[in-house]
Amino acid sequence: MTRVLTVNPGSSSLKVSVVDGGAAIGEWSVPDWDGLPDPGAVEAVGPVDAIALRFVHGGDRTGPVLLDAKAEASLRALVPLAPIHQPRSLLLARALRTWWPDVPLVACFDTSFHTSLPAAASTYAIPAEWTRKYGVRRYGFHGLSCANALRATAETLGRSARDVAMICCHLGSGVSVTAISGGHSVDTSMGFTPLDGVPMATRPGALDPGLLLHLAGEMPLDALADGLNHHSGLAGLSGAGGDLREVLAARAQGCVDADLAVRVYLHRLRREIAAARTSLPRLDALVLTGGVAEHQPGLLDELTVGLEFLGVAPTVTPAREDLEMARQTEETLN
Ligand SMILES: Nc1ncnc2c1ncn2[C@@H]1O[C@H](COP(=O)(O)OP(=O)(O)O)[C@@H](O)[C@H]1O
Ligand SMILES: CC(=O)OP(=O)(O)O
Ligand SMILES: [Mg+2]
Repeated sequence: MTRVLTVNPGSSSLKVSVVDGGAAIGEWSVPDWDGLPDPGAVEAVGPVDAIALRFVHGGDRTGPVLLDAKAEASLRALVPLAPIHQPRSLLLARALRTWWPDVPLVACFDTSFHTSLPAAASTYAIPAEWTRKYGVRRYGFHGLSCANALRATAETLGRSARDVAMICCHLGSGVSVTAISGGHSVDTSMGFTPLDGVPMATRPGALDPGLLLHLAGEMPLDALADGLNHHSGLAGLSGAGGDLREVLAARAQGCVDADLAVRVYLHRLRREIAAARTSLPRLDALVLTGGVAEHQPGLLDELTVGLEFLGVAPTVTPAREDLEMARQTEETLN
């Protein structure tokens, strides 16, 4: 049995845990995550056999890799495709290696779970020559969360993962909706980058490419990139920040911008959920996971109004990306 330190830099928090025998025996969450985890607190739990570090973007990698200098350099090249997340993972890789130089460090990727996407779902309708020349595709993200939700759902239903048709909505600071069938991702709302799909805490979700062309003519590209990554979504609409707790509090106090932000968020989320259903042969489960799913039951009630036609009641599963990372790391090292 391997004891694994898992490190998960999300866009609004850094989550750290020590997993032993499939269960977390120590957990820390650093909300303002410019801080790094306290190595002393981790060491107090006892020595670990391996470290699993979440990277949002792994390119075409179908599974985890031992993070050596070569792998790190190729992950650095993906920074422009995940500018909120990838630099943080790289920064953490350096810190973790300094603190625990003798412990194997394994990179686990959000994108791996989606490498199974059928071509119809992964291909952009742009000139085929661009696709070949620039190597673009829909990658999809939150795959560690999807893999964990699939495993948990299969267990609840008493079936093998291959026999589950489900929709996984990851509702955290980032948001995505994934259709899963035959044990694989068959469609997902995030694409080439984690900006796509449903509006999020600070990201807009899908936009008309024509709007981007228009905005690119109105402002410098770096200002556009900054606005889309850090100042859009719930934060941009509400003016009350991107944390749904703050947006819902502002709405409760009568803020019309916050009210609109929530309505846009729910509208677009319902659309993605309904679209995901069309990629599935049937629907066994609608699974909601991530911080919002776990802590905002009132909002989930609002979300499901209009989704009754799906014929299943939504269920909430904790986003234990750490358990999935520990599993993957054990497999890699064995
Ligand atoms: N204890 C809590 N109470 C209410 N809402 C919470 C709580 N924890 C997280 N959330 C909600 O979850 C969101 C963050 O989700 P999380 O999955 O932790 O994000 P990430 O992993 O992207 O950093 C926040 O916007 C917040 O609204
Ligand atoms: C991919 C992504 O958006 O991740 P997170 O929700 O952790 O920010
Ligand atoms: Mg997260």
